[in-house]
Amino acid sequence: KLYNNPSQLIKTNYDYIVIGGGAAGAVVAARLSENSDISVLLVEAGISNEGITDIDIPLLGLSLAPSTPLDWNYTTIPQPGLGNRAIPYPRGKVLGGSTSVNYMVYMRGSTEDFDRYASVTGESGWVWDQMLEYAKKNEKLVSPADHHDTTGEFLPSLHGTSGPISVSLGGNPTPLDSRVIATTEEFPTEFPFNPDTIGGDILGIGWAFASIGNGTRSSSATGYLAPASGRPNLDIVVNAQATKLEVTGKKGTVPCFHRVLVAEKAGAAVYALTANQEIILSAGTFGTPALLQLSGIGNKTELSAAGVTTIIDNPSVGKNMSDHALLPNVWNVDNPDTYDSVFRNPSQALEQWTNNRTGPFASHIANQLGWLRLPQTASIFETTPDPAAGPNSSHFEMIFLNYWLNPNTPAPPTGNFMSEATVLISPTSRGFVKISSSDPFKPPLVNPNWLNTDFDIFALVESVKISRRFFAAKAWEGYILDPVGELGTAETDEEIEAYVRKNVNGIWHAVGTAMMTSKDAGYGVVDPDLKVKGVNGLRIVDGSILPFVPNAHTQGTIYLIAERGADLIKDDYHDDTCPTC
Ligand SMILES: Cc1cc2nc3c(=O)[nH]c(=O)nc-3n(C[C@H](O)[C@H](O)[C@H](O)COP(=O)(O)OP(=O)(O)OC[C@H]3O[C@@H](n4cnc5c(N)ncnc54)[C@H](O)[C@@H]3O)c2cc1C
Repeated sequence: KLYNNPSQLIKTNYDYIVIGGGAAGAVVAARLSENSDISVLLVEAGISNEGITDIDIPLLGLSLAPSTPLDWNYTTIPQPGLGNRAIPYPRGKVLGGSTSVNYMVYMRGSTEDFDRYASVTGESGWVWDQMLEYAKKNEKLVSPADHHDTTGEFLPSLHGTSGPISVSLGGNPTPLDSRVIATTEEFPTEFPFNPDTIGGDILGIGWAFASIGNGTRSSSATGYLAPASGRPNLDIVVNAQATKLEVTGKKGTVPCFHRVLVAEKAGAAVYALTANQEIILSAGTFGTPALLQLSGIGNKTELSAAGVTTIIDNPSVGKNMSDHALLPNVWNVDNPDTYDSVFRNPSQALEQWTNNRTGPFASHIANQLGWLRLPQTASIFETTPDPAAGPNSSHFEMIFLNYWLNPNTPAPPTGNFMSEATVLISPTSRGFVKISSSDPFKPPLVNPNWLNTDFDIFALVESVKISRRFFAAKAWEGYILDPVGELGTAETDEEIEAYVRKNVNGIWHAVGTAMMTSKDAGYGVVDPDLKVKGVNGLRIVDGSILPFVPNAHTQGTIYLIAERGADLIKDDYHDDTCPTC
């Protein structure tokens, strides 16, 4: 049952309480409540997603954040790597979390991402071969909105067909499609074709998948929660922010956290809710470490500066933020069929989508993606070890967009554009999330620390040269008119670096702030079973546990870890009660 406010809850005690109804939290709540003997409460700070049409329309995904009521509206601290710019950093504040406001690109990561998670944590359950089963469990591959023949665009054996999240290939053709593929044929060595961009073998350029079915967004709210919401053992409360976890007792010397305080907003009544078995934190890469810190789990010095009494001194909480950075490259093109005109005058596209869920509004943000490496001979590798997950993983991504995309500069009122957004996939910079006050309604400090290492800036400077080689292919002759701004004038490495630092923005894939490490590691926040180190009763299942940002837009990777996380919790049911607490 869905409750609109914590004051409406009839019960205050459940077997499991899941905090945050985003990508991971929705999976955990839905999977745990499959067992009708188990009572589950899902606590979400944002509003319900139901009835918000803009969430459903795929191409409007670009307009749902930042600076809307569906967004937590964070802003980074000034970023030295970006000329001290402070950037709005969106996070979904609505049922479905960021999967209700994201751009819906659907990926999983490279085989080497998961194998690296397994090797750094010493837990073989995270290897790709095992996680592929969870990937199939999550995915329901469906026909694209235009029902075109998709032969050659993917490898069917690598996909799931009956999972909760609808996934499809591009459902509206663009003038870029044939040109991108022709370029892979002209330059097969530097830009090879990838027959399936989510199959684990990540390198190359191929057709993109999105969490879209029947021309409509598929989120964790629509895919997991809606079908489960009628279960008598699952309660969902929205407009309910968890503000503090409380110690309910001790098992030996180890504190047990079985109580959470929630409130609708600052100054509103506070409700105490208890979990017999576990509280699962799924509040995301910013929300989860902030809640730990507010509850006294974090770096003692930093907690004390924020006015919070330390219960567990763990300096890893909030650290190790690993995030992609996005460089938007834009060109004027000689073609009227770009989405720029659709964004300027959306009425016809809206009518088409309303009538039959087709057309530009049913479209993905991009029909093709590419995952590429710097050459092995690149000079940076003389001083920096290769940070990729392995030799078959990427350093950067190319996203091909049929419109103007530059978060730093609004689209011009006239003209037609194409963008190639390059994403730094294997960053070596690390950032943090840190509360600055004991007030849970004051946002934490968010620092992705973009472009703070030699490797990160080197990779993006080289990516500009690589991008120029890509668009020098014959397929683009007569299509591209000219590059926009300094993309056309920057020649020396110094000039390209200045262009990169001026234009880089985010793509909102931060992970790592409650890092998973091996059971005996002296650092990290959760063990490989996702239990919070040093306490009883708390687990974390969300993007914050990933030690490295994957070769993926992150929702798919997080769906996979949440599917496995739910199984780990189910396996411990009955064993993990905390009788002395
Ligand atoms: C604008 C945008 C575009 C993106 N585009 C893509 C894309 O195209 N493809 C892709 O794969 N990924 C994309 N991502 C990233 C992806 O959506 C996230 O990585 C993923 O959803 C994170 O999952 P999560 O479960 O860790 O957190 P979230 O999905 O963010 O969920 C966290 C939930 O916890 C809630 N919460 C937080 N604190 C509290 C609290 N104290 N009490 C109660 N509830 C709380 C939040 O409101 C939210 O609902 C995008 C993200 C954004 C913001």
